[in-house]
Amino acid sequence: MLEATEKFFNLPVKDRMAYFSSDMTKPLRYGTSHNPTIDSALQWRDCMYLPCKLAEENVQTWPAVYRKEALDYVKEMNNLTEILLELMSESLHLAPNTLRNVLGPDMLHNMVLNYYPACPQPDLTIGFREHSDKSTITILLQDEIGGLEVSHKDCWVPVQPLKDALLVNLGDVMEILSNGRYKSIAHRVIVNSNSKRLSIGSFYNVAYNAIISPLPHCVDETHPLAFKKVMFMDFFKKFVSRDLDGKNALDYVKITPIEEP
Ligand SMILES: O=C(O)CCC(=O)C(=O)O
Ligand SMILES: [Fe+2]
Repeated sequence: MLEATEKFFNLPVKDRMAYFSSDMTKPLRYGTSHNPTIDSALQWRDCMYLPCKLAEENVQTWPAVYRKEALDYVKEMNNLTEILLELMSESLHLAPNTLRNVLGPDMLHNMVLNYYPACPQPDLTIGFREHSDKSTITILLQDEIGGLEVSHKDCWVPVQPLKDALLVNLGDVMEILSNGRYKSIAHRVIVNSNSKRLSIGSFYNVAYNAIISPLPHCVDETHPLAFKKVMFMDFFKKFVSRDLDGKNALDYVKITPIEEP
């Protein structure tokens, strides 16, 4: 899949630009940075977004250069996601099919292919600014170059790439559904002057028109309701309509506890 992705980014600019759109809610699009119309500084990154729900039906709209590989990869990621959602439901003491049912028959799966070119002055820029994903889970495949860092105790910790390993990130929607028992992870990508880097994220989500709120089982006296109800599309729009800055989209739905006098 990484080789097929590289072929796409090696296509002539005009072939890649055929997919370009500045509409951040368009599921199939080629782009750069995060949202170039509002980013305070552009990020050293190009990307191609692929809608993977109903992949078999939509495959003809995908760039031909990786159609077959991407379709096979989507099937594998879907199978893995079914297993992960089951295990995560159990770890929250819920029936195994709970999270899968919450994602529902219209579960979204969007894939993003990231390309970070080698950068002559990496200290002056960043590949992907600090953010948390808006997903329930994100499954990430990366090449052997490295550059991804996760936030841990106010430090940036590099994620060493392991051959043939996938990385699973928890996103903001999982933090909301679990009422904060699972925390989404803030992460960023730095670039380097020696080599380009490729990564592929598979983002699993509820449907855009689904209303998300903490699951009743995750709310009790010791874990009071921490998030308001929100339509996923409204939450997603908060993310794409502002500069990337850590987990700030969650502030929009957080319930702030009333301070005791
Ligand atoms: O390139 C990476 O390792 C991470 C990409 C990422 O964070 C994303 O696509 O949301
Ligand atoms: Fe991310």
